[in-house]
This record gives sequence, structure tokens and C-alpha cells, in this order.
Amino acid sequence: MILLVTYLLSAVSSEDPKHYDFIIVGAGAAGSVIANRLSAKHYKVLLLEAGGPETPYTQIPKLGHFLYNTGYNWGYLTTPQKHICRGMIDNKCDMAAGKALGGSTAINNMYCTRGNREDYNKWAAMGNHGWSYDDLLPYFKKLEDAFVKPFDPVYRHRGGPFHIEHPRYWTDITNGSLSAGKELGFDNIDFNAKEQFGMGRTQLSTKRGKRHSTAQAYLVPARKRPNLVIKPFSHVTKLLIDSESKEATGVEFFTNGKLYAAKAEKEVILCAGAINTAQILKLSGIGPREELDKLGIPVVAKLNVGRRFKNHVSFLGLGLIYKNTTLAKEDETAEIIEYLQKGKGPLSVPGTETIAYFKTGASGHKRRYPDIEFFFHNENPAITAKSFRFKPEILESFKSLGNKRILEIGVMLTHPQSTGTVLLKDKDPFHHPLVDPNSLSDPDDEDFRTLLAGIKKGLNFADTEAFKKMNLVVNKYKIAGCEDHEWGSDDYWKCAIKLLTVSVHHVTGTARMGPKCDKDAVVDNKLSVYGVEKLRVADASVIPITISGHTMIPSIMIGEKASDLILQKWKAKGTPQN
Ligand SMILES: Cc1cc2nc3c(=O)[nH]c(=O)nc-3n(C[C@H](O)[C@H](O)[C@H](O)COP(=O)(O)OP(=O)(O)OC[C@H]3O[C@@H](n4cnc5c(N)ncnc54)[C@H](O)[C@@H]3O)c2cc1C
Repeated sequence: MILLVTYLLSAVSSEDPKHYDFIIVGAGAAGSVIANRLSAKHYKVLLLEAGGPETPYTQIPKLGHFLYNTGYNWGYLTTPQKHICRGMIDNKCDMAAGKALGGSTAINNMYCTRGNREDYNKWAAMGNHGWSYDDLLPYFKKLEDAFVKPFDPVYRHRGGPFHIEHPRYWTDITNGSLSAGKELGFDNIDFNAKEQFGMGRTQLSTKRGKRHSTAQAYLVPARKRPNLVIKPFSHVTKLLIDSESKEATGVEFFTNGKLYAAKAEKEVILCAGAINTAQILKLSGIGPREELDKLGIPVVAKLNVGRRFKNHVSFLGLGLIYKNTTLAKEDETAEIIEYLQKGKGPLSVPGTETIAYFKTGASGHKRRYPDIEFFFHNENPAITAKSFRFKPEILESFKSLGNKRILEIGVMLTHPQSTGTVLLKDKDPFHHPLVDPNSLSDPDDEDFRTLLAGIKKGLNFADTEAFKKMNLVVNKYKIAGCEDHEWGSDDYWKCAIKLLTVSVHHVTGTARMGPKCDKDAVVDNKLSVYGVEKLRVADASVIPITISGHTMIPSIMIGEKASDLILQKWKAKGTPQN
């Protein structure tokens, strides 16, 4: 409230220097990349970020979960959900989004996956020329400094800014799950190379055991350039758009209790993440007419912003217990010393050791196009659940796991059919928008059936020789609220899915890329916003069809591709770039 009052009372001051070539909103996965690439070519660049810098403790991988409850997270909650998150307080999902230099890469789980070749071929086939997998492979390679095995130089690269490595700490889960997977027909692969369908060791955005955000990778090396101004704690409240020419001329932003305006000679590039980008566009008059009219926001461009929200969800209720093994009492001092001295040990990893991609019979996709991702996680939910907003009775049933050692198999739906929305709550730029993922709501129930088929496939792992040798048995505790159903029956899973399916924070599609004939398209294949000049969106919002995997690497790739599109345009206009 105090923030709003100060904001309303503020007179707009001008920024010094008054004019930049480019203004970038948001220093996250994509925005950091673009700030680096454009300022390398001597353009005057202003990068505005609502959050602050990282600290040594945000860089410790194991502490990722604890960042959810800090100012590094925008702290969004969804509207109450019918089909997921029913085990969370008020039936609302946590919808985390990073608020820091580095954006969500400063708080995320650091798992690096590109998705499937077919994902991008679909983008291109819907009319997004230049976005097929073959078009994008050079950008996936350019971004990375990959220390992975096997290393196929056709697909992987060393020498890019973003450091990728295998976990520097692992348990018997790594070899055990790979062997179990082999028994079930999962080939052992690098899922970021030629073939994605199969199973491999996790790849992390860490560097010698420390989180390597895009701020570390792209901003730290560029921060001393005199032509790059990075302003943390600067909240962009709206875009400045000339009502006659429909040109974006700059932005208004709020910092240190004052409202400022900054002007861009060439372009404004919106990289605020899929929720905030939708909010900023709408506050600036770019959105569905009826929604803007209702709030009295003058319409600049009538576009379906925030209407094609997609998000990955994951079921958290499939655990295998190590028979007769309890969690060893941790020697925390030794762990801290090992981490500080060598960047190794349990503190250097978020916990997932292997990842597998699989197709169930429940979805209508092509052969070998995964509808499920499994992640094999070394974690006892009795411990981690505390950082989620579970209802007390759910936390209580997790407690039955006591200090048993658990292997959790996360089951993530890669291509949800259900679509949600991001709507403005009101005109206040500091209020959270209304986020309704509407997950598992598709009329054919394909999402639910696919998730259920995934859980059943996951259970097969318990029958493998490899897992039997590890003394693993399925954890058959009944989650609170589902006690009336027979454990393992479809009715039981139906009940458990509602309670224990949560967001994995891979929001996409709110400013979808598509050809003009696509009624939900907000940007074209050059990422320019339809109907507004000198304005692009370059972040996860533009992803038009879901990714068969996590969304950080695709978002960084979008930053790399956007940088090239922008540089090409201004080079063609004869602007010197060196
Ligand atoms: C908790 C969590 C775990 C995740 N785990 C993984 C994972 O393991 N692997 C993976 O691949 N993906 C993961 N993701 C998803 C991935 O991090 C995101 O998809 C990706 O970072 C999106 O990139 P982006 O550039 O669109 O947005 P972001 O990286 O979120 O960056 C947006 C930036 O814009 C800033 N911003 C927003 N509004 C404003 C404003 N008004 N003014 C100024 N600045 C603003 C934000 O503060 C933020 O810094 C996770 C995400 C979260 C939140």
C-alpha cells in the first residue's frame, strides 16, 4: 500500500542519460543474454530489473528451496485450483518466479534440458519461420560451456558463457536408476544431443558446484562496459507508447521511491518472464479489448495476451523406500567444509540424479515424442515438503516417512492440453495478476490420463532387478484425504493426483509467437509485437508450443536468437556495430 501511494504521488523524472538505444526489461534467463550481446556491439543499453543481486548463499544449490520464501521470489499464488494443488493451503499452487539479477535462474533447480527436436519443428510448422530445431541448434550450442559425458560435438559445445556440468555429488540412485531404466527399455543417452528419448544423468547450471545463473554467465563479464547500465531494484510500471505512431518510445519505472521515465531510440525489449510480461503489456494497453475496457485502460493493440498460458505440472506422490535404511545423520560441518573447499558434496546439488523421457499410450503424440518426464530424486518429502505450502494434514502424512531414506520419482506432464490465463487484477502495477493455470482441465481428460499412465509406468521401476538389489520398495502410505480408496486403484491415484500435483514453474505462451493468422499470436517470428513498432518480447512468454523438458535453456536460447534478430535488423539499417 505504501508502495502504491508513493508511486501515485511520484512525478516522473527523466533518466540520465535520457536516451538509450535499447531498453531491456528484466534481467532473467533471456534478458541477461540480450543485455550482454547488444552492449558487446557498443549500443547504449539500459537493463532494468525489479530484483536485486545474488548473494553467496543464493549460489548454494541445495538451498534453492529456501529461496522460495524470500524476496528472491515474486511469490505468486494461483487462483484456487480444481484439479491440482488441492493439498496446498486454499487449494492454491505456488507459482514461483525469480526476482533477481539472473531472474528465475537465480532461484531455480538448475536442471538443463533443451527439449525435443520435434518441439521446435512444430513451432516452425505453425508458421514461425527460422525456429526449427536445425535453425536453433547453433544457438543452443552458442550459449553453453558443457562439461558432459558423452560429448557429441555435433550437438554440444565448450566455450560459451553458460556452464553446464553433471552433479558433483551423487548416490547409488544414479547407477541404480540407469540400470533399472535399461531393464525397462530406456537407453542411456545425453538427452540434450541427438536423441532425447531415453534416460541420462542430470545436467546442471552449476560451475564447480556453485549455481551459475545468467547473471553470472552474461552480466558479470559485461558489467564494466560503459555503454551498459544495469539498474537493479527498478520495477517497470508500464511501457511508453506514442498513441499516434504506435511506437514504443521507452518505459516508466519505479526505483528508490521515485518514478522515472527512460527513452529508447531503437527498441524496447520485454523480458520480464511469462507472468510479468503479460501484466506489463496489458497495463500498457496491449491485450484483449474486453479485459482492458473493464479496467479503463486505453487499448493500443488488441491482442490475446495472457490467454494461452501453459505450465508443466508434476506429481509428487510416487516414492520408493529403502528397506531397512534410515537417513544417515548428516555431519553438517563436514559437508560445509567439503563444499567450501572443493565445491562438492550434498550442498552442491539440488537432488535429482537422473532424468528420463517416455511416451505413454494415453496421448496422441508421435512415437518417441515424450509426454512424460521422470526425475529420480534423492530426497525425503518429510523434509522438503516443509518449504511448500502443504495443508497441515498433508504434512502430517508425510511425517509417517520419518527419517526413512526415499527415492522419489517425479512424474512431469510435458505437453499439457489444458490452457490457463494471466489476467489483470486491477491497474496497480504492484499488485499480483490473477494466475489461473487451470491444469488437468482439458475436456478429453488427456492430461489426467497421461499423468496416470506415467505414474503406472513409474511403478514398474520397483519391479526391476536393479531396484530390488537396492532394497527399494514402493511406499504405500495413503495420503491424507485418500484413505477411503484402495491404495494403487485408479480412484486412489485420481484422489492423490488432485492433492499432490504441483506447478514446476515452467510458465510459457502468454505472449505467444505465431503468424498473423493465428488469433492468439502476440509476436511474429522476429519477436516483434503485432501492431506496435519498436517493441519486442523475448522470454518464455513467446514459446508457442510446450517444451518436452524444462524451460531455462530454451529461454536462454530465445535470448541468443533475439539478440541476433535485433543486431541483424540494425546492421541492415546501417548502424555501425563495433
Ligand atoms: C523455482 C523455479 C524452479 C525452476 N526450475 C527449473 C529447472 O530446474 N530447469 C529449467 O530449465 N527451468 C526451471 N525453471 C524455469 C526457468 O527458470 C524459467 O522458465 C526461465 O528462467 C524463464 O526465463 P525468462 O527470461 O522468461 O524469465 P525469468 O528468468 O523469470 O526473468 C524475468 C526477469 O524479469 C524481472 N521482472 C519482472 N517484472 C519486472 C518489472 N515489472 N520490472 C523490472 N523487472 C521485472 C524479474 O524479476 C526477473 O528477473 C524454474 C523456475 C522456477 C521459478
